[in-house]
Parts: sequence; structure tokens; C-alpha cells
Amino acid sequence: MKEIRRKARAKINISLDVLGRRIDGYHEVKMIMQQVDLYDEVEIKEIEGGIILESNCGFIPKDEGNIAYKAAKLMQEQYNIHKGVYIYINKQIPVAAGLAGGSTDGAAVMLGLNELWNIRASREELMAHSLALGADVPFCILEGAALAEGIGEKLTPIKGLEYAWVVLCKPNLCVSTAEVYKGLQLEKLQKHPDTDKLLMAMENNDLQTIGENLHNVLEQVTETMHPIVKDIKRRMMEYNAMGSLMSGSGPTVYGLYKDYHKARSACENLSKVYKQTYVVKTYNRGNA
Ligand SMILES: C[C@](O)(CO)[C@H](O)COP(=O)(O)OP(=O)(O)OC[C@H]1O[C@@H](n2ccc(N)nc2=O)[C@H](O)[C@@H]1O
Ligand SMILES: Nc1ncnc2c1ncn2[C@@H]1O[C@H](COP(=O)(O)OP(=O)(O)OP(=O)(O)O)[C@@H](O)[C@H]1O
Repeated sequence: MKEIRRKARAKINISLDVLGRRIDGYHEVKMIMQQVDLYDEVEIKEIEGGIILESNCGFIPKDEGNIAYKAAKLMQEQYNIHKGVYIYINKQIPVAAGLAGGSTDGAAVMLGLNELWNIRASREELMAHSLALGADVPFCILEGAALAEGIGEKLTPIKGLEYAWVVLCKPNLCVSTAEVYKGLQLEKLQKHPDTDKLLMAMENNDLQTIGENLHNVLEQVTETMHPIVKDIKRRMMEYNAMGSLMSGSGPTVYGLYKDYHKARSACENLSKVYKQTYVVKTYNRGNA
């Protein structure tokens, strides 16, 4: 029986700016996204009918509440497929962490079923359909690094960071993305990321400039709810990061490193307090 396995990778935000609020409650954003090599393994197999989802992780939904389940249903309906699918998610990405863990599983199921069922839809077509699953899903289908605009679906691929190490540290608390966006007081924002400067630095793989200019306007909102975020950032800098930022709506904080030994040492120190701490490479399309 044909079976497909995909690595569903996490993302970090190199920057996150909010430009406005739409009437449907969503926000217009401008952000630089980069995938990293921390991934869930998603396995899919054809079955006669229905959708069955299992996981090593006890606390993610196994039904319609799971983005991967929704992705399978979307593919069945969109392409008029009458076959079923078994999905297994080996969850390694922390949940509700700001790392697009659910979105990337949804993207992996769409890409996997496109292959399993020989649908032959282009990546662009899948990206367009995937927005119905969440704002981060089109980027997870694109993979690599991109500038994201609109509500996150207008994507321009960019050159990703290379020769960089990322230390990810997630405190033991979950954050609701909707609540964080709701807590943002747009008119009171004093600082925005310099996206153009960061884009140029990405192009030149200039880690120094990137580290010095990391900025996420949602950070202050989450920090106010959970001051621990600020504490992790401070420690990350003490442990020699070239820059440190909260990813997405948080609460994961990451640090950027050129030197693997410094990254490893930061990871070891932080993991004494925070169990969910990892050191990973950036991932770009074309990497093995
Ligand atoms: C914070 C980020 O992860 C940064 O990449 C994304 O902007 C959020 O992406 P996501 O979790 O895939 O978002 P969705 O699942 O579509 O939306 C969750 C909730 O976040 C808020 N939301 C999300 C994206 C956006 N551009 N504006 C918003 O206001 C909405 O209240 C929405 O109900
Ligand atoms: N496959 C999945 N993996 C993880 N969480 C999922 C999944 N499907 C649904 N969820 C639900 O989605 C919620 C958010 O989890 P997720 O890990 O996607 O957050 P996140 O990393 O903050 O995402 P984003 O960065 O896109 O906002 C969780 O409360 C979880 O119950």
C-alpha cells in the first residue's frame, strides 16, 4: 500500500509588523518568515473511506479540530476524491507555541495527498486553497523563507538564512493567537520593524544586522500577559545570541547564533529551566 511521509517544519518570525485591522477582525501584516529544521513527521496512507488521525501527542485534537484532519477533508471535497486517509502525526514541535505547528501539519497533509492521490495541483493552487485552514498554512506549503503580507497569504519567496543556528525556548504555557492579536493596541505602537533593512540583510546573509534588527510588534502584548517571555529573551542575550525575539504570537523565544558551540551552550543552560529548548538549523528549499 502506498504510504507518504513528510517532514512538517516549524517557522520563526524574523520580523512581524501589523499595518491595520480589517473589518473581519483579521490584521494586515508584513512579516519575514523562516522555516527551521524542527519538524513533525506526518505519515499518510490511503484507506477505503473517512479520515482517521492518530498521534503520539495526547493533547492535540484527533477530529475536525485538527488542522491536518481539516486539510484532508478540504482535499477530498476540493478534488472530489472518494477515498479515505489514515494520518499519523509524530509531534515534535511544541503546541500553541508561535511556531505554526498545526499549520505545518495541515500543509504536509495537503502536499502529501496531492501526491498520494495523484492530483497534480501546483503548489500555488494548493497555497490558495489552504488559506481556508489558517493564515500561516500557505507559507508552510511554500516552505523555506518568505516575506508575507495581506493576512499572511501574499507571499514573496526570499533567500533564507544560511549557516545560522537557532535556539528555540518555549516556556510551559500556551498562548492563544486570537487573544494576542486582540490585545494589540495598534495606534499606540511606538516601534515597527525595519522590514526593508531586514530583507536586505537576509539577501546578504548578514546575521549581525538581522540580529540587531529583529522586531515583533506582538511581543509586547504577550510579554505583558506572560513576563517570562522577557526573561527568556534576556537570558538568550546573556548566552551570547546575536539577537533574540519572540516568534509569532509566542510564547516561544528564539536566539540567533553563528557559532554552534555558543548555541549548544545556550541550549544546555536554558534547558535546565525550560524543558522545551532546542537547537536547530534554518531550513531552506533545496536543503536535504
Ligand atoms: C502570528 C502568526 O503565526 C505569525 O506568523 C500568524 O499571523 C497567525 O497565523 P495562524 O495562527 O495561522 O492564524 P489563524 O489560525 O488564521 O487565526 C487565528 C486568529 O488570529 C488572528 N489573526 C490571525 C492572522 C492575522 N493576519 N490576523 C489576525 O488577527 C485572528 O483573530 C484569528 O482568529
Ligand atoms: N496538528 C496540530 N498540531 C498542533 N496543534 C493543533 C493541531 N491541530 C489543531 N491544533 C490546535 O491548534 C492550537 C494552536 O496550536 P499550534 O501548535 O498550531 O499553534 P501555533 O504554533 O501558535 O500556531 P501559529 O504560529 O500558526 O499561530 C492548539 O490549541 C491545538 O489544540
